[in-house]
Amino acid sequence: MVLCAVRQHLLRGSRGAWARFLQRQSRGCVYSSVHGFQQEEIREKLQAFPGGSIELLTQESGLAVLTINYPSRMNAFSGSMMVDLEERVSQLEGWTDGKGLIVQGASGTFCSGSDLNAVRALSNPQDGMKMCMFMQNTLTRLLRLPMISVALVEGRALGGGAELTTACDFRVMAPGSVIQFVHKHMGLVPGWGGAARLVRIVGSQNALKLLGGAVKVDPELALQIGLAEEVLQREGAGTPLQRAENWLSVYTKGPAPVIQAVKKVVLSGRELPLSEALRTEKDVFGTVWGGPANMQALASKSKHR
Ligand SMILES: CC[C@@H](C(=O)O)C(=O)SCCNC(=O)CCNC(=O)[C@H](O)C(C)(C)COP(=O)(O)OP(=O)(O)OC[C@H]1O[C@@H](n2cnc3c(N)ncnc32)[C@H](O)[C@@H]1OP(=O)(O)O
Repeated sequence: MVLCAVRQHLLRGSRGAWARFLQRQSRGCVYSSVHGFQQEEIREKLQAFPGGSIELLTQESGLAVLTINYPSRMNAFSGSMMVDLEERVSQLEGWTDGKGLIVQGASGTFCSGSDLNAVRALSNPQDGMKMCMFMQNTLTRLLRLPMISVALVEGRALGGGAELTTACDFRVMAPGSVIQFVHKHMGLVPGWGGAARLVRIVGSQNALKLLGGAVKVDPELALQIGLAEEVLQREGAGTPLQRAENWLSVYTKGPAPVIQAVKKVVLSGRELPLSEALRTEKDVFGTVWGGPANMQALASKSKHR
């Protein structure tokens, strides 16, 4: 609760319209102390399961790359990586020049979900719920970042890894890659918010099939049901990351405040009831109307007459 309140205070000061949106959306977090969630308590518990890392590269282009890095475990999320991810999301929330984000896995595969060793150690209901709330808070904040995000799926995105792909605005897939919600095979359902987001991406009937059947979603099926936007063909120029950056750059070309405003108005349209979404759109519009990019565009157009 403290962290969410602090973030809320900071955002209110610096970006009023966006802060009001987060305020309307439960402070940017889903869970707080009123839900029995103590962020620092679960952080300490998760830190007890070390291994791997979450790397973040922010670039002058305004595109950041977040890498899930635990190749010896197929990029499974250790407990400390869950804490790392929350810290990287906090960094991105403070990145005022950010326009786009690519989430990828190291060594040519995306992520094989929770580290099963940590899962076994956290298997009691209380700890499981706390890990679930921690990851739901983090992935909700990831999806709400005021930048356009894309999951670059190579190899396999399994379980929590599949859920992580749904916490990005888009998914692009390499040939031969697979997104699979394997939870049923674990006697589980998604716990990191993946089911709620999947329904909003592919619809409830496709979501039921993917979860009920633990379907291996290849790029062709992903395109067909709207889970992926693009298949990065092998003959494409450059590495899969370069091709993903090229894809994303089409939608992030322009001043950061304008691109951030685009994400904010779409996000509020997606999450808020119509009247609130309209009010948020008005607020965000007010942050760019008469702004540097708007004035420059007007000046250039007046020259053309
Ligand atoms: C909310 C969801 C969340 C949760 O409930 O907490 C979850 O995500 S539960 C976990 C869901 N994920 C899985 O069930 C995937 C488990 N892994 C696999 O099925 C396979 O490893 C693979 C990913 C399909 C790859 O298979 P393969 O190519 O045959 O390689 P290996 O199986 O030999 O794996 C190499 C190496 O990596 C270790 N590994 C892989 N995944 C995990 C994982 N999720 N947790 C811990 N370790 C993992 C695997 O044990 C191998 O290590 P070594 O045995 O030491 O070589």
